[in-house]
Amino acid sequence: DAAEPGRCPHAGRTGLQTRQGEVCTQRGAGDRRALGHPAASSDARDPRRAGELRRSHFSLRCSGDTGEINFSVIGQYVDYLVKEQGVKNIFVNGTTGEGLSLSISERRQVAEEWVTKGKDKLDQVVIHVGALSLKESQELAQHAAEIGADGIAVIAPFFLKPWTKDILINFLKEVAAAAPALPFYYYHIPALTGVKIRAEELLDGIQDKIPTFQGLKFSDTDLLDFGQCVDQNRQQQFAFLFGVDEQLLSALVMGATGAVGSTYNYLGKKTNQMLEAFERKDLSLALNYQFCIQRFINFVVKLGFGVSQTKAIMTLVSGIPMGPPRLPLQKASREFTDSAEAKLKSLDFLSFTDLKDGSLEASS
Ligand SMILES: CC(=O)N[C@H](C=O)[C@@H](O)[C@H](O)[C@H](O)CO
Ligand SMILES: CC(=O)C(=O)O
Repeated sequence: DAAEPGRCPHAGRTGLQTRQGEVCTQRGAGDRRALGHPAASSDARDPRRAGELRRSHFSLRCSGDTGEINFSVIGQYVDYLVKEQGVKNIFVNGTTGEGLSLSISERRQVAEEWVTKGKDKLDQVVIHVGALSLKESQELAQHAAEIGADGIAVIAPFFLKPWTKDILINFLKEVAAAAPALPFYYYHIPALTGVKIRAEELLDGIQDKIPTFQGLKFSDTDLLDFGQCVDQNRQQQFAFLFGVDEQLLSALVMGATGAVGSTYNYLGKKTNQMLEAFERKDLSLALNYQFCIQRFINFVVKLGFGVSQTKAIMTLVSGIPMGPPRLPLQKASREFTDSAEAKLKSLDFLSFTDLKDGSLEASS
């Protein structure tokens, strides 16, 4: 039985359909009503639909031994995400994609390649355009608009930092104004930026300052802050995208409308199954999926887990070479990759074992 403690839910056993490429659906109207949200438009290009992102994921940077970006695999990777993971919304040049380690010219090229290769295949491509230089950020925002991206996201500048909510808003506002037709997302990731202004505070009245404000990518474990973002903005159709993959179920309970995370590159399908269980209000099954995902993340965290390790796992699971990370990151060790592979297999997380019957017995 899928709900048995210590075992990972299995599509074949639970009767869940793995609707490839389709599992990434919007939340049921019931949940939106529960939050007091008006019904959303069905227009896929409507910025409000961004709030319904299911599986967002994050961009990759692919480089060979030369340290250059291997643009040629992005098209293949789009197909892999859509077909194998049911991920149809992409967050480009963020943390996982080492966006802040790329030159402006590289960021433009990566963004362009995702938008081009994702055309007619992906629902949304959101480009992270945050930078220390306001001018660079504006250039990237304008570029995102020119290439037809679906939205832009910005982190707080993290060297010379904004110390108050108003200063941060002013910075974000200047970036957003460079792409006045694009939905704007604030990317809250205090552990990496060191800017700890609470998201709840930032959101208070934000649309008066930034008319294109569309939502929040919340990469922090403070569920009080996250919950209050949702609670205080029920009248808005904001997207509340959660970014701590191992805690997504808790955030869904708090009203998250979607998720953006590194593990959805390879656990997208499993996470979509958790989302479906949550939609159907089968909380015990959803919790089993979450625990299963936690077992993996808990395992790799103990080995040392970050962007480099994510890249190695992405290569392992997709079969598409992601290349090494760029300095100051170091390539993941062979020992890490071997251990992660063994764990993925034992949890039945590799797609080729996913379809095999009886594989529940192998889970640990
Ligand atoms: C700091 C970081 O990279 N956060 C990612 C996204 O925001 C997450 O997807 C984590 O990698 C994931 O939750 C594992 O801890
Ligand atoms: C993981 C994530 O959300 C990012 O790459 O920005």
